[in-house]
Amino acid sequence: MLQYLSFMTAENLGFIAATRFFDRILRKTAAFFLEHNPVEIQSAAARGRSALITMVQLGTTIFFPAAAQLLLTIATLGALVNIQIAAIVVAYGAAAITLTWSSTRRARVFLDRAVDAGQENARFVGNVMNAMDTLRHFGSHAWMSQRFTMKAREVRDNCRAYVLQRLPYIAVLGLAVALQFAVTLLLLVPDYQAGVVTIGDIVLFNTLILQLSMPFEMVARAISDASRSRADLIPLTRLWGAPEERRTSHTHDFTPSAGQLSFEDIGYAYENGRGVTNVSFLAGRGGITFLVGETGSGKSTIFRLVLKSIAPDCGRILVDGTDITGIDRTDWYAAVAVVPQDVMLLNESLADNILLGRPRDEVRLRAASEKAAILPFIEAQPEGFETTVGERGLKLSGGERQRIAIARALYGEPAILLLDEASSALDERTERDIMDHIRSLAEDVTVLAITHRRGVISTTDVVVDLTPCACQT
Ligand SMILES: Nc1ncnc2c1ncn2[C@@H]1O[C@H](COP(=O)(O)OP(=O)(O)OP(=O)(O)O)[C@@H](O)[C@H]1O
Repeated sequence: MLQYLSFMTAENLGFIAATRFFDRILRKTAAFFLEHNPVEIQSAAARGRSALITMVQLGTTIFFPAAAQLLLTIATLGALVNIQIAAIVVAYGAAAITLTWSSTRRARVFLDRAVDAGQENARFVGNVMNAMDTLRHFGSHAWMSQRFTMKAREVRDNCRAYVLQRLPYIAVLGLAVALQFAVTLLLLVPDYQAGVVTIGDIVLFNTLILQLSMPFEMVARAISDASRSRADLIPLTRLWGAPEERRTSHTHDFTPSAGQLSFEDIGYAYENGRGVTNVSFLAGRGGITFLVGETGSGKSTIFRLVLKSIAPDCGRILVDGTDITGIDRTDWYAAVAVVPQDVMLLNESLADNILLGRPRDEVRLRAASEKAAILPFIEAQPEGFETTVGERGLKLSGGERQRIAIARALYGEPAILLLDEASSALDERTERDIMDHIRSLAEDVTVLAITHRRGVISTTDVVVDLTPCACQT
């Protein structure tokens, strides 16, 4: 019964921890995802979950039963045999537990190092998985394997150091058991000679001593296991405690009207001091507002500010006169759509890739595809919107993938569209075609685009050059 209860309690706790952890991950800041990759997060979650389960099982199946067994045996020993002997056994037990406790405390620095090295290896594996094609291309197999082995060795060496550090304490414990037997026997021999205790009492005493040593061993092993579980919980608690997005919602149900974006003296510095300073410009409808400038001048930073992934250190970003810091994130994401540089496509149907889980509305789906100039292509496929796109969309050309991404962005009928070098990987003509098409949408949507190719800019567009000392045209 106890085993069953312990199992169910541990599993339920593991379930709660896993689901709450996932929920918290979804609310982490953008900075969190710059630092941690999925493999590392998954490894911390798995370690933490199993550590929690172990701790619950230790408490319910080891600590409590062992403590009850100890109390009962000591009481029997004191009542039936000799109170002095019971006191010696208690003293031994206290010493054994204190010694195990302090030895695991001293040695835990090695466990912590082993867990840290394990996490670093998980992060490395995540990075390698993301860049597998490139790493293979450059023949980096030996380098990857060497890096992984080095960290794995660090894990093993620290675990070994942990055990070696505890070894002398374990030897001392063994000696203490022998000493306990010797002292208690010496105390019983005079009582036997005086006829106070019988041979039967001595046999009972031996049985009880043996029975006592078992729960002490169980408690000592449980203390050591609990120490390992504590170390395994650390990566999870670190990720758990990392900052989350602040929920600011002063303006409810915000919907932009003209969708005019106004940047007023915006400044933002990353931890290394780089970023953007004194950026001011207006982005409205009627043409595309292009962000240009030399590399590192802050174009992507401006996008991150618009997307509220980061907040300006100074200045304001207004939309139709309302500061975006006060707009609820859900409302804001409904109003702003992004087409990223690297289009992410799932190996699902074209429709699924446009909708990404949003409720399907056939009219809107066709309209978005038409506006993205991809409808004729979709209709030419035998399975139309149900055509699957292959792993990472590799059954489509670069231009088709970009257009699917644009249809995905337009499906939500956004007021503001951000194009992050959305077509820079394409040839100049295809990029110009896509931009010409986007320009025709700019009457209804505010389009802010990053580009390195000046050739795609038309006279009706606004150009914001972020190169320091450059002027707006
Ligand atoms: N996460 C970050 N942490 C620290 N510094 C950063 C971070 N992201 C960007 N920077 C720095 O901020 C500055 C602006 O970077 P940003 O990516 O906005 O430039 P960019 O104009 O988009 O560059 P590019 O044209 O090369 O894409 C650069 O000096 C860059 O090194």
